Amino acid sequence: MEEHLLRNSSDNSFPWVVQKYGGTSVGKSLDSICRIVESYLSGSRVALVCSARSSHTKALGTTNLLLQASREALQPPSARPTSGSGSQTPFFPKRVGSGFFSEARTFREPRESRERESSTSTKELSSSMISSISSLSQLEFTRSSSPSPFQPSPSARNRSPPLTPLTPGVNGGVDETSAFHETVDVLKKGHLEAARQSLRPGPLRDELEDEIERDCESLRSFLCAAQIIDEISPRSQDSIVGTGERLACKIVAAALRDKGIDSELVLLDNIVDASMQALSDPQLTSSGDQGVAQLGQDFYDQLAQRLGERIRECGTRVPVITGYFGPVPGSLLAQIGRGYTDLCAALCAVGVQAKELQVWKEVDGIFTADPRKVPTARLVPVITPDEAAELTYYGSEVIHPFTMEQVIRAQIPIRIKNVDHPAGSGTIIYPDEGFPRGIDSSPPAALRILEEEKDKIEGRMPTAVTIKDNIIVLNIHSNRKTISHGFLARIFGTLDRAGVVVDLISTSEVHVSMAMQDFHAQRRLDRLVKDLERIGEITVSKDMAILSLVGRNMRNAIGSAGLMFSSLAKAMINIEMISQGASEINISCVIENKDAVKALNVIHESCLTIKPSRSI
Ligand SMILES: Nc1ncnc2c1ncn2[C@@H]1O[C@H](COP(=O)(O)OP(=O)(O)O)[C@@H](O)[C@H]1O
Ligand SMILES: N[C@@H](CC(=O)OP(=O)(O)O)C(=O)O
Repeated sequence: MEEHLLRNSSDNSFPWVVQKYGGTSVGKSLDSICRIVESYLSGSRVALVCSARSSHTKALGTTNLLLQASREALQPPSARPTSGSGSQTPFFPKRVGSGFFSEARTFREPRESRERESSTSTKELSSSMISSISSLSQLEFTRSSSPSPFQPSPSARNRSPPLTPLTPGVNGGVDETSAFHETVDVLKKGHLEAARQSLRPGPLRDELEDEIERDCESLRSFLCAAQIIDEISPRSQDSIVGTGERLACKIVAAALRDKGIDSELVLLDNIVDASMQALSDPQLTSSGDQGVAQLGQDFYDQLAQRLGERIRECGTRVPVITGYFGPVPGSLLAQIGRGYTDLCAALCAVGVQAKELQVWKEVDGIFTADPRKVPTARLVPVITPDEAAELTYYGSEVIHPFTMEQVIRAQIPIRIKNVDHPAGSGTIIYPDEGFPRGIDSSPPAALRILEEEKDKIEGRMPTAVTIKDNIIVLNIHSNRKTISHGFLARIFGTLDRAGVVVDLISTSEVHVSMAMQDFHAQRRLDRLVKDLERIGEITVSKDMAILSLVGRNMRNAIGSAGLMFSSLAKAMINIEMISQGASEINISCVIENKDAVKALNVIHESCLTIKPSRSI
């Protein structure tokens, strides 16, 4: 049976294609993913990088649930709901070899025995469990006699760290009613259902289900431990979030195998080791205790090289790589932020010198506006990295901004494609001036489309319009105890200490308005306002949105801003704040959230709809 499995070619002249699958694609279109991989295997070698599952939207996806569970674990008992929550009790799987999975990682036990274990009281958690905090990020499969997607290829096996067992003990500090138990249950249920829907009944599916149970219970134990010590460090938070990609990749690797494609699960929890921690750039370390060294290009170069080596270790098996690659110095979420799997895929593409990085989504590519909100939105065939980055920063989560620099440095084109419409040409992200000088191997397909589109691109002013919602505006009016430069310095110092990112800012000598993402915790906002009140009088406007018109052709265009603002005025949409200039390719303003979708459609109609006689 093994011989009939489809594999990557062993011929090194076959080009690599790195395919990144987003959370909604993994959550909703697993069958399509398998078919796409199969279709590429005849002409190239394929490596997959996957995000955590989202069965509806990213907002309701696994990563958000994991972050929610972390918050819930730290909630004081008084803030918790009093009603009982599902199965609050963790169980501690014993590991006995079953043949398909590695011995060290497998637990197959009679159901009664599992139920007995699951009745172990949470009060019996031991300090050894707390010490297992670090082990969540270190779990990896080791050898077994039968190959499975979950076992690393031989050359990668000796890297597997020993597994720290989770052992029940005695502890009185765990609250069995904490809401995170319910959140973990929701995650487990969703992944088990996905496994059952995607794989045929049989040993592979059974073992996948056990893996899911096991990972979810490790997560539960981890959260229990965090609750006891009443702290989740940024590094621990990363490990918690990494569970999402771990679970998703197990399902994808197993589904590929079930459909006859020889796959290998690649966990990246150890890809960044101590030697690489030193590669963050000390010059950019911000002052003060909270400063974290920034990740420099040396770090990314080394990581790309390691990822390339790890992919090649899979031999002819198709690597299914977790887009999670923590722990990185200063934490993955703090340094890279959400959407980190795009960057991981980019570095994989650089590591194997792929001919193309494909980012597979649930849309045909990048549109002139979010197609869910603007029915007349059109596909943009070619877009520059700057434009794609602006769109992502301002609400259209197209691609993580750090991704593009890495692949473009390595002269690799990025193509955004639709899992449900693989025949479409998608959107190519392609630098305005082509790839960096000295490279004569620009991708012919990208160039062809660029040439065909040239007239249209030049005739069209902006490229897309986007909205970022859930915004607040903080207005600060100086108390005039300092002159202007001191005023701004104190504001920025306060924001830096609070770790707040400002999306838009507009200033006069005594007045500053700043638009930023609303805070999860009202307490954090209250604290920030209190600190800023030492500098001036503060007012806060809530329920706002940032509307941004993006386009490289606006750099030299006269009238884009005029058309944008007059169109909003005609539609009776009030503008709270305006900002143009920080980026020559972006004009932004803040409006009320309730007007967001209307504004998108108004601007799309007035600035982005091709009308033969229109000139901007
Ligand atoms: N300008 C845009 N072009 C394309 N998609 C956009 C745009 N603005 C917002 N979106 C939304 O971004 C989402 C991206 O696709 P999706 O597959 O959900 O992402 P992910 O890869 O993170 O799972 C789509 O749901 C789409 O509605
Ligand atoms: N799952 C992570 C990483 C990611 O890249 O997600 P996506 O590919 O769905 O944007 C997040 O939600 O941020």
